Amino acid sequence: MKIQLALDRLTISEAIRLTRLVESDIDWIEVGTSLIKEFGMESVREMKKAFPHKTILADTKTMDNAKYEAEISFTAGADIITVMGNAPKVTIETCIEMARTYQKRVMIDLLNTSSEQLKSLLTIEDAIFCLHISKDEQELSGKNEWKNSEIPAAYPTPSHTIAAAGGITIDSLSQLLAGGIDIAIIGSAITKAANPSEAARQFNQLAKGGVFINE
Ligand SMILES: O=C(CO)[C@H](O)[C@H](O)COP(=O)(O)O
Repeated sequence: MKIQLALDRLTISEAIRLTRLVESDIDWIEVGTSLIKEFGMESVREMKKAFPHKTILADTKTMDNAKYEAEISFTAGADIITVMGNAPKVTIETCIEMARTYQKRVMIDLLNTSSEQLKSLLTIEDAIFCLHISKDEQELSGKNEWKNSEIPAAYPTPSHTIAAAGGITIDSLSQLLAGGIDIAIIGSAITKAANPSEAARQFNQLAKGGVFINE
């Protein structure tokens, strides 16, 4: 399982400093939607410049204007962009076409995506599908558990790459690992930890098949 570090509600320099602390224990770096909204594509450019060998995901959460958003993200250095699963089909297809042109990838965020919409997206074999418990659901609606029953139910097919995001902890990571999730997107549990390097080490150890023992 890969670990994607989600960087949100930070300045660009804080994001770079934090990532340096955990770099060896994470696989992909997510430039969070909040960084993109606050600092624009400069945040993507700066992260790619600081970590040229890492995969950079720009969490654009594209809903419209796909060609424009994909183009500015890929030229800024993003290796992956995100599009919402409940966006118009033409928007999702345009993101996929742009990614193929730039030889990059697309993650489809399944937040609020109906099973019918999901079904219609299953033909896109090269996309990454992301199960998502949103920040507002976590903080305002008290939904912060990854229920076993929801994981397989939302699965496209075993051939698709599946990510999960939203309030992931060491406990839920074991559950997601057992559920066959390929990419765990972890934000606060690392970025807000008292010791981010230690937190990232524990997540990575578990994700790579080791057993985490809380000593
Ligand atoms: O997409 C996001 C917010 O919309 C974040 O990437 C996701 O929620 C992960 O962060 P956290 O672990 O803090 O929930």
